Amino acid sequence: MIVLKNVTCGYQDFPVLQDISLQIESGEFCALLGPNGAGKSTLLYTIMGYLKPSEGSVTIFGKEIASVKHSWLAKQLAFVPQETRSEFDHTVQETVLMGRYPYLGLLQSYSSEDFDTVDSVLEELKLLELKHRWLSEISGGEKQRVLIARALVQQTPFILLDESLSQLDINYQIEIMKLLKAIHSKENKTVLIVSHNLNLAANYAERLIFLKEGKILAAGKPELLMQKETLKELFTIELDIMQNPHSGRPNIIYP
Ligand SMILES: Nc1ncnc2c1ncn2[C@@H]1O[C@H](COP(=O)(O)OP(=O)(O)OP(=O)(O)O)[C@@H](O)[C@H]1O
Repeated sequence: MIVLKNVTCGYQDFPVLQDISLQIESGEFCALLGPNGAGKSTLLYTIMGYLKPSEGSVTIFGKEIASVKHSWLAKQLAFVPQETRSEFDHTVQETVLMGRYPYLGLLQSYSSEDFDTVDSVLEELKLLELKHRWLSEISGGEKQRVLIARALVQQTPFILLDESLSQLDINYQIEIMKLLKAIHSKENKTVLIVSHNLNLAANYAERLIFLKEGKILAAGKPELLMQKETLKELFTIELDIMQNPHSGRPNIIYP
């Protein structure tokens, strides 16, 4: 599990997260929600060890993130960033293969098993046809699916996604959430996804975490958190809630 204890963390002299304590249990499916600038990405970067807390601690399976080997961490946590920028262009296959990097031995090259793992995930995400295309020549939504594929081939117990649905059409948004839910149930993978899509988060996640101004406003089951007053506190807008007849979960009705 991942445990944050009294974490204060941010950029230079700007502490975005303030005294955050949070536990993500192994096997949970959580969605992190909150207004723009609340600190959601900063929280993921802190868990990934990209940002060092000025106060408090972050541990994974009881080990301090700051003191573990990068190679060990890469076998525990896979991260799907909002976007990727690279000086060099890569094909879809090369990009997804990078997810197998933590499993390469010294001076070793990718095995046929690595290539097979990549192919099966590409097929699952309906990307096989794009396998030899350059990243610079595919759409934003296709690129997001490639980044998700890279995280899946990393075969880690934890997967963290930063607004990874934002450029997907509604069909793929639902498909990716279903896929995450399936691997979460089948492989007991822990999923933490940042999303601005309240309804999808409420339909698929088991726990919602509401972040506002660098602090946890509330965390709990969608049925508890998707309430008019709590959402007003989070987003400063009055939203009507109804039970979704398909998922049985509370959903907002767009005004
Ligand atoms: N590299 C940086 N240097 C300084 N401040 C930053 C940096 N990145 C983000 N911030 C600031 O930190 C705060 C939190 O940003 P963060 O990206 O974590 O928010 P977020 O909740 O993910 O927002 P969004 O929903 O808009 O993606 C914002 O005020 C932002 O301007």
